[in-house]
Amino acid sequence: IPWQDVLEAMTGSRDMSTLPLQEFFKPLITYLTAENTKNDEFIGWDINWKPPETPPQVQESLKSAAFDLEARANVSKFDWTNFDPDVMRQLQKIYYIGSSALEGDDLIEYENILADMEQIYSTAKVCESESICIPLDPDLTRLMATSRDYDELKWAWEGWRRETGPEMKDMYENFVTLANKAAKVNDQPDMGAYWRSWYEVDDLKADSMRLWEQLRPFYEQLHAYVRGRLSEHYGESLVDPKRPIPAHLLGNMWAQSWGNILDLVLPYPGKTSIDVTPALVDQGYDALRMFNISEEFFTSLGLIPSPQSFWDDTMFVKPTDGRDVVCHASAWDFYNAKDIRIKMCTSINMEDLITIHHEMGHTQYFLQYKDQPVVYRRGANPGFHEAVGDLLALSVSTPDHLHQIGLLDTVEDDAEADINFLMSMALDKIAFLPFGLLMDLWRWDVFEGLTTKDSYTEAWWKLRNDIQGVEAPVERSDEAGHFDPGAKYHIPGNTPYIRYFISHVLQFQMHRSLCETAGNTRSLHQCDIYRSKEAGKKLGDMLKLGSSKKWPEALEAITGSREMDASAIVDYFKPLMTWLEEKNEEKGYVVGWSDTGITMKPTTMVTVMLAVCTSWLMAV
Ligand SMILES: C[C@H](N[C@H](C(=O)O)[C@@H]1CCCN1C(=O)[C@@H](N)CC(=O)O)C(=O)N1CCC[C@H]1C(=O)O
Ligand SMILES: [Zn+2]
Repeated sequence: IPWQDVLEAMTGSRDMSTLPLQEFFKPLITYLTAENTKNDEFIGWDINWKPPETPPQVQESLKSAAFDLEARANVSKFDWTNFDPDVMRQLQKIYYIGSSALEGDDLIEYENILADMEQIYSTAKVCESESICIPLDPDLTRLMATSRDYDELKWAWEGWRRETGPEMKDMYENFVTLANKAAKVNDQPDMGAYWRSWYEVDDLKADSMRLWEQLRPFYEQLHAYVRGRLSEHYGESLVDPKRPIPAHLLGNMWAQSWGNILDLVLPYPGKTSIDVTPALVDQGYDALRMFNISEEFFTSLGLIPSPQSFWDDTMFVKPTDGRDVVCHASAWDFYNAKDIRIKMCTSINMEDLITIHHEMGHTQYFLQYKDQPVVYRRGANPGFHEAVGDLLALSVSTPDHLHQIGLLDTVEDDAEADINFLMSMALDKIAFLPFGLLMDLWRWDVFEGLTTKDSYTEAWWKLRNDIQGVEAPVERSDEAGHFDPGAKYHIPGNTPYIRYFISHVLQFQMHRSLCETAGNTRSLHQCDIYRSKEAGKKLGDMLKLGSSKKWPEALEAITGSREMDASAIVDYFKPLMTWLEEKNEEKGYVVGWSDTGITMKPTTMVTVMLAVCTSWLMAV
């Protein structure tokens, strides 16, 4: 019906009228009229009006005031000081959007380079003949884990690097240029600085090096023992007992975890093995059943069960329909507060059982912080996100737990079995530390422009030698077109890596605290928080925070401390470190490495120098 009928129905009048409005504001209008008259205010406006000339001294003060405003405007794009802290935190996370800040052709080229590098990595195969070419997952991975043939391992190691790096090398240089362009739009000098900014600390590199200095002595002891045993197995001509270890003999394509050569370095071979791979195979485990081991552990702590959509939509195994998929395991949040998935080409072995826990640590975090604003649906810092799954796997990996779930038929609780177990854990957790550190030491230098394309490989192998004490089994050089960093998923995948190093420190700190919460009375390395609802509640409450609070607050919620510190991982491995020091001494295994193969302990070096000086003085 026409609006007039509606108006009449409400007001009795069919016409719009301004009287009610005037009546409402009458007192104010009366007041304003009186005030303007009293103050002789000019009513209305005259478009030809010009302000009177500002007296000179007033001009000066206006100019300086303007300068102050200008100065403040230049200090930071936003004057954050007068926002509510939480609003300020959310605005910063909305404002700084990383590579998405690129525009037009830059963004298209950036995304295309990433897609091209991922394509190369995920479809690369090494051919052993015209017709037989094998992919990384599962074939080359299995070969690196199980072969004990020096030359076969070298063939796979070199082949994988030939099929991945060289084709990416030029792309990567262009990628770095664009990434740094994006970083500048995010008020950072380069992409490495932008990545480090997520940790909200003054100097993440210095913090990481400090943690590494605390842990390096333990790594050197493990490295010495493993090299000694490998040298005995392969012979000194292939494994020099004083040089860095050849990188292809450590059971992993990147020598980042050495668990697969446990059989070659097991301290007490007579004891029952803690490698449950045979049990998984013998008991007919499939991928789904392995995922359920992890799911059951998480829910035993009272954590959130995976939704049905997770089970429906996750890719558990490599497709058999010939599709090329990215097999490198990954976990995904669809940011709709319900859809989460994992993509994995699961193999039936212990290593993948641990990886499953790692990935389900991510999906548990997604579930826990799903009600946060989207900008807060992140780890407290990226290291936290990487620590969750590994943290729970520390309990699952204990012989007692594996026995409890039927994957170990006997458990021996004596000192030798303990050392065997600690060795298996150290081959993953301690061996990983230098690799977890050096990946971004290399990349930060590249983003900073300290390492350029013509020295990518040289810089990479310098870090691999100096920090990790491994060396290439064959000549590697930039001149030959090699680009060995491209052989590791996270470089073409452009996933930062220091997060895994940080995680290896955090997960033991959290484990120590949750074990106390769970009432553990045994040694830290024997602790299993299975079914502890108290531990689960503490963990869940921290995960719910997402990145809404600075990470020291999240860490404090679990450990009572606001500092990352390596004391927990040192406590956990203490019995093994004592054993290694004694064993290395007893066996005469040299600790440390140098390119010349001549390694001197500091005490020896001083003695030699004194001798030289004395003889020189005598001569003079
Ligand atoms: C196997 C694992 N795959 C990664 C992970 O799970 O971190 C994948 C690929 C890169 C990021 N990613 C994700 O799933 C993210 N979407 C998770 C998130 O941040 O939400 C991995 O790469 N690992 C585990 C041990 C060390 C390292 C390695 O294998 O070298
Ligand atoms: Zn992860």
